[in-house]
Amino acid sequence: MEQPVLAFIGGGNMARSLVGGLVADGHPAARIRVADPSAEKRAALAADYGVAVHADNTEAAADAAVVVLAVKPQVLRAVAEGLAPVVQARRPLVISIAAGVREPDIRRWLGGEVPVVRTMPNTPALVQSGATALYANPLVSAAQREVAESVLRAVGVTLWVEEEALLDAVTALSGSGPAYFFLLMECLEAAGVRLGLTPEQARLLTLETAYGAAKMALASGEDPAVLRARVTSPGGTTEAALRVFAEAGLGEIVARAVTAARDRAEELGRILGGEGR
Ligand SMILES: NC(=O)C1=CN([C@@H]2O[C@H](COP(=O)(O)OP(=O)(O)OC[C@H]3O[C@@H](n4cnc5c(N)ncnc54)[C@H](O)[C@@H]3O)[C@@H](O)[C@H]2O)C=CC1
Ligand SMILES: O=C(O)[C@@H]1CCC=N1
Repeated sequence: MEQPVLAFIGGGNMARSLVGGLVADGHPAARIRVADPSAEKRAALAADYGVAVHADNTEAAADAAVVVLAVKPQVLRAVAEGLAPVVQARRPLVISIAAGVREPDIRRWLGGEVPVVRTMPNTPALVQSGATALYANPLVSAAQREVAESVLRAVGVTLWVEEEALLDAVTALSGSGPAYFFLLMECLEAAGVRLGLTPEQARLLTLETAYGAAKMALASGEDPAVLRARVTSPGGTTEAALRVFAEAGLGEIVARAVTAARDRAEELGRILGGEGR
């Protein structure tokens, strides 16, 4: 089956990762267009991936079966309204990767009845290790779901949620999640330095431990609690550390932090949709 023509509106970091992943996966570069106002970004995308580039969004979307909105949330409204005539004329599948902006707002800005898939990727997509949740409005066909999934699968794993509100929970968990792990890395590194390791030693040991733990959890398919128990010798060092975490209420702290992120996602969705602040 011939691959669909994809048009990326916005050629920044995320679009670059998606385009790179798609081309590496065998999507023909001749069937990818990217629109970006920056001549420098256009030149780099054309040189690195051989895709067609445009300064004009409507031109890029003109023959596309799939239009990927990859601009910052703050400019999404203007971009969607600018694309409304071509989208209404051709009814492509529209995929948004913008954080926070809700599907009914995107659909309204595009002029009405349009199949829209809203997604929430995360920054490890930049190294093809992303985790993306997708939500489809009822106008999206089964074949279009497949296409949307294949676009995001180019940068990592994907899963569907059937209620758009759950994307706020996803944003709080995996969207913001890399920052939580980076914070823990910062803390571990600082603790190692306090105990006498050099910053370089502490960083290497921290990063490799984080990578190894994630890789092991994924590869083994075991419950993290089981893997944790295997590290924790009775009366040993890990137990001493875990007791401190438990006494400080780490589980409750994490739950409160993720809930705060979810609440902010809801609030941002209202603000970006123009429902006041
Ligand atoms: N960076 C990340 O890891 C994540 C990003 N996202 C979402 O992805 C979207 C893109 O983010 P990034 O790629 O990081 O941003 P970016 O700033 O690297 O890319 C945005 C691109 O849009 C272009 N642009 C600006 N105005 C435009 C217009 N009117 N028409 C066409 N293009 C225009 C800019 O020149 C820029 O190249 C955002 O909505 C963000 O919420 C979501 C999850 C994670
Ligand atoms: O912090 C934020 O608002 C965005 C959404 C998920 C990751 N970054």
